[in-house]
Amino acid sequence: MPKAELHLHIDGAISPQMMFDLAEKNSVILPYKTVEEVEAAYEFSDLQSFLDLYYQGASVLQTEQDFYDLTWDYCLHCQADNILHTEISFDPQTHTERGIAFDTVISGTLRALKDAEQKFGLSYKLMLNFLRHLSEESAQQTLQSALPWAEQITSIGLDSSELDHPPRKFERVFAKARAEGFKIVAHAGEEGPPDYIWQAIQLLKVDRIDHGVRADEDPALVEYLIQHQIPLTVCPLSNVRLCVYENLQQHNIFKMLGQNIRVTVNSDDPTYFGGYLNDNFFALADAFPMTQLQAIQLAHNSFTASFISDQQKQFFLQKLISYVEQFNAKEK
Ligand SMILES: Nc1ncnc2[nH]cnc12
Ligand SMILES: [Zn+2]
Repeated sequence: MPKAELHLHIDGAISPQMMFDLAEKNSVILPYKTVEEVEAAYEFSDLQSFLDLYYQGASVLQTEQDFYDLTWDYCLHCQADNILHTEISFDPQTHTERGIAFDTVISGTLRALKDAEQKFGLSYKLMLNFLRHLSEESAQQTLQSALPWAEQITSIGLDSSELDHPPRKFERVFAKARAEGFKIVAHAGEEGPPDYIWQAIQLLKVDRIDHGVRADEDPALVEYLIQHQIPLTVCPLSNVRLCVYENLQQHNIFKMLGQNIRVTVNSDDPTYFGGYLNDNFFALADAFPMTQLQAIQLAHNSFTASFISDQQKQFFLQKLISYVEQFNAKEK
């Protein structure tokens, strides 16, 4: 199906092979001897055990061309998976903390996105995430570095270690980001309690929640998400790999979809969690009796929850409708 992806960390799309190649090129020492050893290390017990590896993996990225190559590789996967629009996240602090310039990171990333737009019509938006394990001051500095690039950045988000780093820690910097005209997103309710989702809504005033699966534990919050149609960008394979759920059958995505919460399917960190966006859809179809209507609703939500204009939404939704009509005509 034609669809959008709204929750994708570009550093989480580095293949083990690219990690090795860049490590060699940039003389970075990794604690693995082979690609197989890297893959074998991808056994996580929780979010933090993943993040430790993820930041280590990101350390191989150094030049503008490295960020270009990483982003270009992901764009090719968008083309393969029929993703018409993507909203990718980048975490500048992962790189500025080790001396890479903000401009190096964003230039390479944007150059690849622009090439993909020109070469195969990929539509994109860029989201800058603050790392929540770092200080408010560091987030403020990052926002300052982003302002010259404000035209190219649509939204500001919040990611990294959720537990013990509640949204309230960043209330002031998000107020500034809102005043600058950015859309606001935050990871909340991935590992953290429903209260963190309330904080993201009430203090950060988010337009969208990344993950949000623990909303399910609070009926008043569920009601609020339905009433206000605040989208949740759910990442099924990620949630299983990070032990939020023991297996996919236990995932609440279809329960929430049935309640009319605006949920979407996303890959989060595809090379770490065993699949890109289509792999997430296929895994859901294996674990659940997913109906065609549910699949269409998820793809529909991916466009309506995006930050594109209403006119662009209508354009993409029409493509989705045409696709389904043709598919069903062939099946008859
Ligand atoms: N799933 C996730 N949760 C929080 N921070 C992240 N950074 C990359 N992936 C993440
Ligand atoms: Zn994420």
